[in-house]
Amino acid sequence: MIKTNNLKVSGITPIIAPADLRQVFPMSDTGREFVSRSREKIKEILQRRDRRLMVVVGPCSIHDTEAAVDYAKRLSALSRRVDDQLMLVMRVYFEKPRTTVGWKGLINDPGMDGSHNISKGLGIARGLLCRLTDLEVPVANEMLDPITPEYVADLISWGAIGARTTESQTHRELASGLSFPIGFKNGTDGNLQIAIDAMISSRAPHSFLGINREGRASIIQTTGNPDVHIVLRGGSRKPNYLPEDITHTEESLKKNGLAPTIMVDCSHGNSNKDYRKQPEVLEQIIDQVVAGNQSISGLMIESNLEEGNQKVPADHSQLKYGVSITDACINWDTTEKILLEAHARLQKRK
Ligand SMILES: C[C@H](OP(=O)(O)O)C(=O)O
Ligand SMILES: [Mn+2]
Repeated sequence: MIKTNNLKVSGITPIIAPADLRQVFPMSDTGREFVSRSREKIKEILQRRDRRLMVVVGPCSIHDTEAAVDYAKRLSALSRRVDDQLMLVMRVYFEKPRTTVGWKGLINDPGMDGSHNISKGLGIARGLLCRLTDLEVPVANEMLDPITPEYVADLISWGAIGARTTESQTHRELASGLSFPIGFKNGTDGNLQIAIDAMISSRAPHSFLGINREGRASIIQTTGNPDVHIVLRGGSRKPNYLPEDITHTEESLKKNGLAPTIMVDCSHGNSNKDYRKQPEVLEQIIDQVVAGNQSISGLMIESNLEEGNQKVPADHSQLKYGVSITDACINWDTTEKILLEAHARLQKRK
């Protein structure tokens, strides 16, 4: 018999259902309250009813859960020192969009060796999110695979749709049903319109295919997500964090009937892919806020325990502790220093 289906598929492996994984790693009642509270605080900041800034700060990607917990404990301590001006939310990115090919993150390949034990990746991810929630550290995720949220989204306080997927209808539909605020990055070429279109689309209700708690293919009907905003991450040609860029973004948002609330990513296109530039980008943004800008509501910083990045060696025991295996990051000491400086400057606001 002539086959016409799955001719390019080499394997299909059923995995644990979302409901079963949630049974293995249940969310505590205090954790549930903490995540709900964190989401509400983020909404207050994004809607500018709370004039603090939210700071999504942490590694470009997570590959070592013990290092992630180490980072989270430091962030929690710093959070208590800056909380009157800055709400710190830890980047806990398990899914990495690649421009072409490369390691796609801890869920897709927890072994960092091409074995793609995704069941194990989902378990490690959910287990870590439970630990961070019990530490009362709010977490931020990039939402990339449309099935993953059913396994982990109950533990997330803020989500990003990345520069490579902001234009994707699948990701706009996904965002329309998520239970937390979503930031849409502008395009890798600096295109703002795709993020504005994504915000308009994801605020509307959608029906699309997904999976239910039992892992069955289902029709997902959403109400639309009102808590969506733009994340300026610069572009291949130029950054977009300067005053004229912020003004242009404010005008574009207003013209499209959207609230002028803006998060600025100090990394990626805004640091021209040089992690060492992040502190000066942050300083420039704080200059604008201290000078009276009302629309800047958030910041993103790529930060890790140690600076720079590293390739994954064949012998994993040679991996350097606390160093990113994707985009290069500033180290913890620099992170603490620049956030304390920003805090001090913001405190002087009238
Ligand atoms: C991959 C992502 O950045 P983007 O290129 O989507 O701005 C991120 O690491 O935050
Ligand atoms: Mn990155």
